[in-house]
Amino acid sequence: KGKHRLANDVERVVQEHLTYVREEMCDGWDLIHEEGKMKVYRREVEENGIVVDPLKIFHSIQGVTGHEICHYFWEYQYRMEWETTLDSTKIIEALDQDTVIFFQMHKRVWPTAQRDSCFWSHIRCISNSEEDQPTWLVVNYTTPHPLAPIKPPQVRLIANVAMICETIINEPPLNPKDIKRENIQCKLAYVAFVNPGGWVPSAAVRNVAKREYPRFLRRFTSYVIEQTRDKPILF
Ligand SMILES: CCCc1ccc(-c2ccc(S(=O)(=O)CCO)cc2)cc1[C@H]1C[C@H]1c1ccccn1
Repeated sequence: KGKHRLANDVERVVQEHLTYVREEMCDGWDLIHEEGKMKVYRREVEENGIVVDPLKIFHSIQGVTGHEICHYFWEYQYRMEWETTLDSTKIIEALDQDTVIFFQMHKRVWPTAQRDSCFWSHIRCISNSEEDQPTWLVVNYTTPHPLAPIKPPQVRLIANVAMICETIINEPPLNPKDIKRENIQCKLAYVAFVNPGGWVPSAAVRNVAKREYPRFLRRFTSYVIEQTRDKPILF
């Protein structure tokens, strides 16, 4: 398995996310939304008058593994079943069996121009020797591509997003074969740095983000619970 042309970028961005997700949630982060186990934090940041607020969501989902969450988040074929904010999605290149490039048309968010996005999407399992369960993660990172030319009036999003998951097994039975879904939970951290890619009224994009991110995560996690309900556990 040779190294593809973006392998070094993928490595760098994955390591950055692994470092960043462990950072303390103290200075400068506002808890803007809480529902059940989901906690949504945001820092207010503007670059040249454009809202680029970093967003961090911590959530804990009963009955699914981190591998299952990442599998349904990364795999192309499920995307339109849980993503309500897209008009279309397609893979325009496969770099290796864990790294593909997506081109997506996002639904127009009034009053903004329609957004599109082109990003590499990488899935990875990181087995820590000490912990019993590995960490699974997916990173989506904007990249240019000849098959995704910028087509005004559409505006190209700049996204750097990570879904980082741990699997917890409560009261592990002696024989791992006996683990039931009620004994497992996934603790996830979702981090999003999204630059809408062009001027948007700050209040509008802050309100949309505050509403849409929790909604997207609620819908996505419910989808994974449904899809895995009576399937063997994917560790
Ligand atoms: C003016 C539009 C701004 C806008 C564009 C796009 C996105 C966005 C991009 C990527 C990803 S993902 O997690 O990588 C899943 C890929 O399909 C999720 C969201 C978010 C917003 C901000 C508005 C917020 C939002 C959050 C969640 C869903 C949709 N929109």
